[in-house]
Formats: sequence, C-alpha cells, structure tokens
Amino acid sequence: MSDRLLEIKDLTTSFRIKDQYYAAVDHVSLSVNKNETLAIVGESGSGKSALAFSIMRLHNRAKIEGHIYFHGQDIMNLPIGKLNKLRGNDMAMIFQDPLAALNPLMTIGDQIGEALLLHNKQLSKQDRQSKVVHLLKQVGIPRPEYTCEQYPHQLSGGMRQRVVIAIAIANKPKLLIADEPTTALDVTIQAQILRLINDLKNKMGTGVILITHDLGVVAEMADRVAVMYAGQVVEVTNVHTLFKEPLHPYTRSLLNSIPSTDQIKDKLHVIQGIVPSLQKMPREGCRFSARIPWIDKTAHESHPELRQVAPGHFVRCTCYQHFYFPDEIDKEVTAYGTFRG
Ligand SMILES: Nc1ncnc2c1ncn2[C@@H]1O[C@H](COP(=O)(O)OP(=O)(O)OP(=O)(O)O)[C@@H](O)[C@H]1O
Repeated sequence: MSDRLLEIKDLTTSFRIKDQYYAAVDHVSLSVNKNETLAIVGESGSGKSALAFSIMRLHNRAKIEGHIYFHGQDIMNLPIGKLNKLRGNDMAMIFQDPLAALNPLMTIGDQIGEALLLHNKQLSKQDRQSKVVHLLKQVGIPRPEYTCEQYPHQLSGGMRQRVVIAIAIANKPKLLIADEPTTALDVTIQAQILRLINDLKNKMGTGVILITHDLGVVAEMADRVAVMYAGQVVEVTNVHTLFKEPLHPYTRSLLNSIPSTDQIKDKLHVIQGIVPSLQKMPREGCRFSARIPWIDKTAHESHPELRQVAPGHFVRCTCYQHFYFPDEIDKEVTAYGTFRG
C-alpha cells in the first residue's frame, strides 16, 4: 500500500478584493506521506496559512481550484457532511490563535469531549471524562480535572494553546496541520508540545504539516521542507539538504538571516523589502527578483517552474545558479581589490 497520505495538485486559492480575485496560493503542488513531517516556511504573507486553510477547506469566501487527494480520494468536491466527518477525525488542525479556535461558552472538558464524540458516538460519559483527563495530561496541563471545569478565558494563552492541541489530537488524526503551534508558548512548553506532535507521528504514523517561522523548529521536526514565497513554492527538499545545500536565493536568504553559534558571521543578512501584498504581487517572471536587485535580470526565467535538480530536490527559477550575497562582493573587493561581474 502506498505511503502517500496527501497529494495537493495545482492548488490555487484566490481572494476577492474589490472586483477582482488575487491568488494567495498560486498553483501549489505538494505531498505528505504517512509518518512524515513536511514543514512549510516563508515570511509573513507568503501564503502558508491560506494553503493550510485550503487543505482543510475552511475558507468560505475564497475561490479554490485544483485537487486535494486524501488517501487517494479527491476531497475538493466532497459534500459538506462527508467533509465535516473527515475534519476533526482524520484531518485536524492546530490554529495560530487559540482563543478564536475555542468556544467561549463551553467548558474545556465539554469541548474536548465533543471532539471525542465526533469519532465515537457510543463513548460513555465516564470513558469520555477519563479520555479528556488523559489528553489534558498528555499536553502537559498540571491539574486536568480542575481545568476540565474551566472556561477558555480563565486560562493563560499557553494553556489555551495546549487545549487546542488536545482537541486536535483527540481522535489521533491521520493528518495534522499545525499552523505556528508553539508561537504563543514559552520554550519549555514549546519543546513539550513539539515532542507530543513527534510522538503522534512516530506512534500513529500521522502525517504532519508544520507551518513555522522558526528554522530551529524545522531542523528539529521536519523530514522535508517546502519554502513558500509570494504564494508559490520556490524550493522543496529534505531537511538535511535544506540546511546543507540550499539553492533558491530566498531559502539562502532566510537561512542567512538566522543567528548561528557554529559559524562566525560578521553580520546577519537582512532580506531587503517585504513580501508584496496580493494586489501588488508580480504575476510574471521570478517573484523574488525585486528583492535581489543586484542579480542581473538575465539570470531569471520569464516563466519559472519548480524543477527537479536532484532526486527529491526541486527549485524554481534558474537565478539560483547566479546568486550571491552582496557582502560576498564587499569581501572580495576588500581582499582582492576586484569586483565580481
Ligand atoms: N481572507 C482573506 N482575504 C483577503 N486576503 C487574504 C485573506 N487571507 C489572507 N489574505 C492575504 O493572502 C496573503 C497570504 O496570507 P497568509 O495568511 O496565507 O500568509 P502567511 O504566510 O500564513 O503569513 P503569516 O505567517 O503572517 O500567517 C497575504 O497577502 C494576506 O494578506
């Protein structure tokens, strides 16, 4: 049997602004296997959350085109009843904002209990209660029986996020999408939550899509990484290659902008500019070219596609073959009195 759990083909998600639709996710194709963590990285506005919401089919106003195969079945046209059964059961999502994900009028115990009932309607009240307590313990809540009786507003941000995670993992989903799951948490809790997601993956064979800004988390958790920029995937490879031999200028810029202890850097690289807004996003040519203006225009393709450059390693646009950082020139100028042309 195939290990392929999720296959996204040519997915485009567009939002309507005034009278026009603009693609926030632009022809994205990606896959996730069982027992695999695919990290999705990229700056704010690159389309990571829009992609996650599209996979869960949670956008109600966006136009979504393409295919999403879950266990080989295209779920794009699944009726809402079947889709609801899939969500929260086989596919679950941990949202960035825990407060928005919880019902303010229900106790924590009832909310987790409701998620459990979705999977097993026959579950007795007693079994439900003990499973809720077990889940709360799993996510590191110190007094689970007490927390069961509390409402979301009575918990700290970190505690609420742990409850959201308890709900997401309640039915041992086959696919877990975690959108910045630990941003709101302090480092010790963060490590605990990440371990929990890893345990779920290793013990249950869960496929995980992990959206994060934190490349340290990527290094620790991911098997493969997809780098997104301006709605497109610009590089996909395994985690080892991503850190050792990144190719796309954007990936290299992201990696070069993080502090490192094992490499002495004169100064961290700052990526010039910002991800353009949907309306201002260039729709032709290399979308990253405006942020690396020192690279000759001829280095970019006019219709850059994601191409395989080594087994399992995909890169968009040939500009990676000509890319260098400006301070590399500075150093050469100082050292040799020459300018690389
Ligand atoms: N409902 C919406 N209506 C209009 N534009 C939207 C909507 N949701 C997202 N966008 C736009 O789509 C683009 C991608 O947003 P998205 O939230 O997916 O980025 P992201 O990479 O997840 O960023 P972050 O890391 O900040 O969450 C942005 O330009 C954003 O403003």
